[in-house]
Amino acid sequence: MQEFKNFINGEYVGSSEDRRFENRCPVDNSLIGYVHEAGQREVDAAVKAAKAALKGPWGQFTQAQRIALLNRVADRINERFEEFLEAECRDTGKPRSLASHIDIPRGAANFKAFSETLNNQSTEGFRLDTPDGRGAINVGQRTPKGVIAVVCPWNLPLLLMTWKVGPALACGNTVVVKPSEDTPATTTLLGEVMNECGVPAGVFNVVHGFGPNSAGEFLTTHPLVDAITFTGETRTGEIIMQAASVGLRNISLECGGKNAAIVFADCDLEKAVEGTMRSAFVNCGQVCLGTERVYVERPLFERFLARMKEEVARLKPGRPEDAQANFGPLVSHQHRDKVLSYYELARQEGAKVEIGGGVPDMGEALSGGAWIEPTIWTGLADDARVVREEIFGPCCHLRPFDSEEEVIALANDTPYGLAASVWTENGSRALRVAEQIEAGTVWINSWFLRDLRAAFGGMKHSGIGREGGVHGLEFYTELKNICIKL
Ligand SMILES: NC(=O)c1ccc[n+]([C@@H]2O[C@H](COP(=O)([O-])OP(=O)(O)OC[C@H]3O[C@@H](n4cnc5c(N)ncnc54)[C@H](O)[C@@H]3O)[C@@H](O)[C@H]2O)c1
Ligand SMILES: O=C/C=C/C=C(\O)C(=O)O
Repeated sequence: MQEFKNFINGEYVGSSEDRRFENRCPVDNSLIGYVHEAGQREVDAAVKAAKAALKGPWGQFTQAQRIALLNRVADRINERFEEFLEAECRDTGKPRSLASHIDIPRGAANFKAFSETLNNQSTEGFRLDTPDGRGAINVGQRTPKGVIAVVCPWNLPLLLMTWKVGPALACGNTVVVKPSEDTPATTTLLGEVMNECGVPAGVFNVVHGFGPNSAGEFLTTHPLVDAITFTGETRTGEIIMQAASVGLRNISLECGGKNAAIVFADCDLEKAVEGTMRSAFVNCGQVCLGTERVYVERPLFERFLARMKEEVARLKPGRPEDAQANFGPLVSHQHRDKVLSYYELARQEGAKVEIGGGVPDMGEALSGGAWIEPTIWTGLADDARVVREEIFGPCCHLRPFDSEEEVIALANDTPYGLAASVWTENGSRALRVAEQIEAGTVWINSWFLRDLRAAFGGMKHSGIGREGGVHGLEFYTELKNICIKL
């Protein structure tokens, strides 16, 4: 039975209050092990270790030394690829075929993605004319922000954690990570890698627990935390933003979405079906960038719906190690109850269930898992809660539209603004529509094609700030101006 302990100042630490909670596999509800909940004592120790590490050897590392060490961390994750893969799939139930192509490779790549940016990014400089004619030079200097609190969700545990830890450490900060209570394994394992690679103690710390009145709250309210980067539900982001306001700590918030796919009649049908299938059903629909609203130009609507139903019927649920499986369970029974409540709500709101809508019979061995049927609805009103609220499951609603103006208004009629996809072979229309969509990322004839240098983040209720490329610099460093009188 595994023990998932806190990782503080380079050592694994059990909970002093002996507050352990179960970690169960959503495939069959089997017990993976016990997670050691960090109390205020453990969180305080982790934050103070991170604070002290800034003044220790880590604070003397040059940028080149930090980048070399983080590249080593990435390489070590890849050397221990199978362990990370096994841990991630046990925690989440996702197919190995998915985690081996997305979660673990990106979990490592995120430590390298930022190196090029840091090496090539200049800081500003200005020459100022002065009355005495001798002038002055202004030089920008970037310094680490300090101790960064990193609070993570359960859907892409390693990827979304290192998407923050990578640039944070590359910029010379130290971190205290609070992984989701549902998926502690890969973040805990990363502590071993940090030690193996010689990352100084206190630079990378992990505290386990929940949100309110637990490690999440203790961390985000700790006065020695200099900035907070959070990925999770919008309502949680609002709470964390309030905590960050005490002491004016900067925040980076990556929150919820209710993303639209816009399919024009002139699209490459099979490309649009493949992309929309992935965006609606990959990771059992538990992707913030995923599609839950599909708008199809009327002449194509019936054909597109028929093709989507065919492809949904082909999805193969099964254990992560089942090479034929391409569809896993939801992350927990608690989350399945939430998604099933929307399946019931859809019926009450008058949806036509085109396919799915329930719980599959997975047989005796898997009957304890958080399995659910991939589902397509049609016929709902635009103001239906199922069309407006984030469900975060393997489901989407298809609706026909008749004009470009109509579909842009429909797509933007949401409090969220995270992502969207546009499918058409008319390039100028694609760009014209993309420019009008209120979302942080718009894909044209693609989905989840990620350039790690590009700005990434949400607008409206989907978040604050941008990460990726130079945008990470703004959040993970302080920019100082030094004025030199000549
Ligand atoms: N925008 C993005 O990039 C992105 C990426 C992945 C997931 N998400 C969003 O995350 C959500 C699913 O993840 P989730 O269910 O883990 O989200 P969540 O908000 O319930 O939890 C996220 C993390 O916050 C912690 N937390 C909860 N309450 C807290 C509090 N009061 N103080 C401090 N920490 C607290 C949790 O323990 C967890 O570690 C969905 O809404 C999804 O859209 C967004
Ligand atoms: O579920 C949300 C996925 C977010 C993905 C990223 O943050 C990324 O690809 O860097």
